[in-house]
Amino acid sequence: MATASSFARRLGAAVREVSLKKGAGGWYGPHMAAAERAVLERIPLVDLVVEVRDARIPFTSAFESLRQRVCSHKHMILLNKVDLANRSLTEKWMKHFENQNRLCYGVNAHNKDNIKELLSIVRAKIKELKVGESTYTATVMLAGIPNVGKSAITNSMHQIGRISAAEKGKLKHAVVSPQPGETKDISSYKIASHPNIYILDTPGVLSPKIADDDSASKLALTGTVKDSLVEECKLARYFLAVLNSSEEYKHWENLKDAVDDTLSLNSREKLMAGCHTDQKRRRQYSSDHTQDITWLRKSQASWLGIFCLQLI
Ligand SMILES: Nc1nc2c(ncn2[C@@H]2O[C@H](COP(=O)(O)OP(=O)(O)OP(=O)(O)O)[C@@H](O)[C@H]2O)c(=O)[nH]1
Repeated sequence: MATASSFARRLGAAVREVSLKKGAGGWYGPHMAAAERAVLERIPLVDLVVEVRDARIPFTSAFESLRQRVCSHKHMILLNKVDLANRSLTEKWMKHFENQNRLCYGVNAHNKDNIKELLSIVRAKIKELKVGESTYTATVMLAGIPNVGKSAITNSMHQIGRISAAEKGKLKHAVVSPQPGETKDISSYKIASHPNIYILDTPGVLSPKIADDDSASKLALTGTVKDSLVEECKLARYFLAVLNSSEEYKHWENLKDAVDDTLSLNSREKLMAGCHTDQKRRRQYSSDHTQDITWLRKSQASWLGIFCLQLI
């Protein structure tokens, strides 16, 4: 019987094969090369670089070329999507990065308290970096591979950050999407006043040289490359193999109960009504899909987006 690792190899090989395909068939075209250059060129110009990683794959989701260019004192690692990851492993990873002299914090971009805490960590770090300067404006760059949640974090920090009422009235919105590669340009958003702190949201960058099939399969499963670039059945097989080999398959039971409850209230119609309400709600709040559990693949969320799994 095929194991998770054999499915991972097949999926990973498919992902690596498409990496350098030209046009819509691949992901690393001239646009991504230009984005990578623009991000790397900004490193010396910003005060702090926050490398956003996916908490489910804290090692594999590294932005390698950035890591090699930014010095440790102005490099922070932010593990996002902690709500989808294994909590105790996330804590271990945070300690691991701190031991490497990197400031590290774990967040759920959609959690207000997490974002408030992140804002105070960033403010304190900037204060430390600017010690001796009485007035200043600081810039923080969020960078990382596609779909790790940079724009979602940007929006939350911009909305929750301490800025004037007039500025709150003119809030900007970064595009948040379950599809990777939606952010096309570098944009600035204010997150604090006195001193002024701005955050730069940047396009996701994924090197075409993925180390091995195993890493490539993890990236595909967590939504770093578009599902349509690899055969979706390969993704589905790997996803189910991972699920079967972990305790997480028990979630299927809960899901079944939830659907049974709905059906026992008489009704396929109710199920359909729920679906319509859900779609209406999505139209209203188009920025956040991966929180939804009930309508599994309808939102195009990544395969792992709906389960709490850790792949490393
Ligand atoms: N569950 C969960 N979903 C999240 C979190 N952060 C972001 N997301 C979702 O992940 C998806 C990608 O988020 P984006 O903010 O668009 O990611 P990005 O890094 O800006 O993507 P690119 O444009 O490819 O660079 C969206 O569906 C978000 O709603 C989080 O902390 N938890």
